[in-house]
Amino acid sequence: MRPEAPPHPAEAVGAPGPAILAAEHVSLRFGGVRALTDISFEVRKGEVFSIIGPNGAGKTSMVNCISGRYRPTEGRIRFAGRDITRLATRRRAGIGIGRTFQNLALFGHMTVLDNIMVGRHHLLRHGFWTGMPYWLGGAQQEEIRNRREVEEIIDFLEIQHVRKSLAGTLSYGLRKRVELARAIALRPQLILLDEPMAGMNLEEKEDMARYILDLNEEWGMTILMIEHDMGVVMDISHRVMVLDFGRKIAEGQPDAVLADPHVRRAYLGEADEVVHDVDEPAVA
Ligand SMILES: Nc1ncnc2c1ncn2[C@@H]1O[C@H](COP(=O)(O)OP(=O)(O)OP(=O)(O)O)[C@@H](O)[C@H]1O
Repeated sequence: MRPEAPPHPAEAVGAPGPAILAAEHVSLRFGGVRALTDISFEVRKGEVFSIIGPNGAGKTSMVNCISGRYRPTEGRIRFAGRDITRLATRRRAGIGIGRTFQNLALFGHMTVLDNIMVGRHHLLRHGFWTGMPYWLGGAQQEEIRNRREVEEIIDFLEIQHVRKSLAGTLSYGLRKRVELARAIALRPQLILLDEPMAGMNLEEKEDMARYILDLNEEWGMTILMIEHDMGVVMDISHRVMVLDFGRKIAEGQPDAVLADPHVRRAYLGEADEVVHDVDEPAVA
């Protein structure tokens, strides 16, 4: 997918470092539904780590446990050595965890620029009184710095031409890019991407894959991604974890995971259904 065909991320020497994120024996239940059962894994600093699995396997539930939207029924989540299992969702952005959503969550009536600034303003932690000296003294510089950083992100994601457009008027591919821009405006150390390529055409997918790789390689962000497109996952991931029915069935480098018989069974099961669906109308 990358034009100059550098070594596969899994072969790149020395990229990933120590664990930045660790899930330890995480289970999650919704009444009688066991969305996750005893999941443990680590994401290393500097890694592109993907979670794959059939529909309903628990991928989004796992990411929601990391982002704080769901609280595990059992087990722990650690980020940068700190137990964040019970940390409020809104505070996770402040400690360096950013995310995008499976379904777009932009403010459609606001411009692209304002949408990204919303992400950035989470960094301004001042209340009215504590912020008074700040507003009298450094507000202008802070605002200038904010603008500069936002413009850098806009350039990076090549969305200059739509910076004043209302987010709701953009194509789906562009909106996904703006959503990514807003998530990285917080300069997270770890970014959680929930199906970043969903609904995109081939060209948009290639662009998005390149942005994700650049974020990882040039901006040093660790990426945890859920993605259904196996080609993309295999192309850009250092390591992959496979969930099926809420359990971890494999974890490792992309090639090894793809060759794993459990994984093939989980996916071949899905493929059989797809072939069946496609065949039926032709017979009728
Ligand atoms: N808020 C919820 N309330 C009840 N059940 C839920 C909730 N969220 C997820 N589940 C259930 O947990 C299981 C795992 O769902 P989850 O959305 O995490 O899977 P997924 O792998 O992300 O699926 P998909 O690929 O379709 O997005 C499913 O059985 C789902 O119905």
